[in-house]
Amino acid sequence: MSYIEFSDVVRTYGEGTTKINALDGASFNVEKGELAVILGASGAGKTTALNILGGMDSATSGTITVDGRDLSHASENDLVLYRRADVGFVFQFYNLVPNLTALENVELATQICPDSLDPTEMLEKVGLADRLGNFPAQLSGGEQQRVSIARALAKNPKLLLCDEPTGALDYQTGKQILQLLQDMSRSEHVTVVIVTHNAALADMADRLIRFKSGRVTSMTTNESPLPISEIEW
Ligand SMILES: Nc1ncnc2c1ncn2[C@@H]1O[C@H](COP(=O)(O)OP(=O)(O)OP(=O)(O)O)[C@@H](O)[C@H]1O
Repeated sequence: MSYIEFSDVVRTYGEGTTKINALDGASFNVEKGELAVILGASGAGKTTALNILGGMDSATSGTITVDGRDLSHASENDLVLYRRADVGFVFQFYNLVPNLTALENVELATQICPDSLDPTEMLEKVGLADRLGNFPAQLSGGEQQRVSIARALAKNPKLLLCDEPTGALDYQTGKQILQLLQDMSRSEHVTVVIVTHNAALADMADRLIRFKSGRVTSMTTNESPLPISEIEW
């Protein structure tokens, strides 16, 4: 059994004439410790899949298991614990609390986790040792995204879910953030799933999953993914 098993998942929104299948029988799997990239055009269902994997949304039908845990039949209480302890999230817009410092933003997340890591150490790992006391408004977009990655990783998650993590960043800063995510997946042995519409990111992935119209059109593994510095777009 794979670490992530996403099997024949349908997610329907709306009813009657407004009914839409955001996912329409999507199936894929990811092994433990892999960095997987989910690639697809706007509206392909990528974010819906990520939200279901993160326990923030539920499938209309199909089964989803993560590390042997069946999310499709989990109680709301189980999903709360899963979101708190097992999953780290990185979003396009960093969602930091504006009146808390970088350190306090990371500390806040660790307070609801049983096995959290040291917030200061995590901020050091993402290269922000000298910015612990800064508020989000005093940090660049790339630095704010680093804080959000430190916040996600400080939970000591088994799974890191990233939705267009470089969508709001310039080219060079975006590359640095992707390098950080690739490095973290290697050094912290965390399973990482990145959702993007940027086809160039295909080469950085251990596993590439292509989405189209709510379905997976291909899934390939890559024995030698490229470091981000060697990828141009
Ligand atoms: N809560 C919702 N209610 C109604 N429709 C929704 C909802 N969430 C998503 N959809 C629809 O489902 C489809 C898939 O959306 P989703 O956000 O998963 O795609 P995506 O591949 O992540 O796109 P993007 O790259 O633009 O974010 C879209 O047509 C979207 O409008």
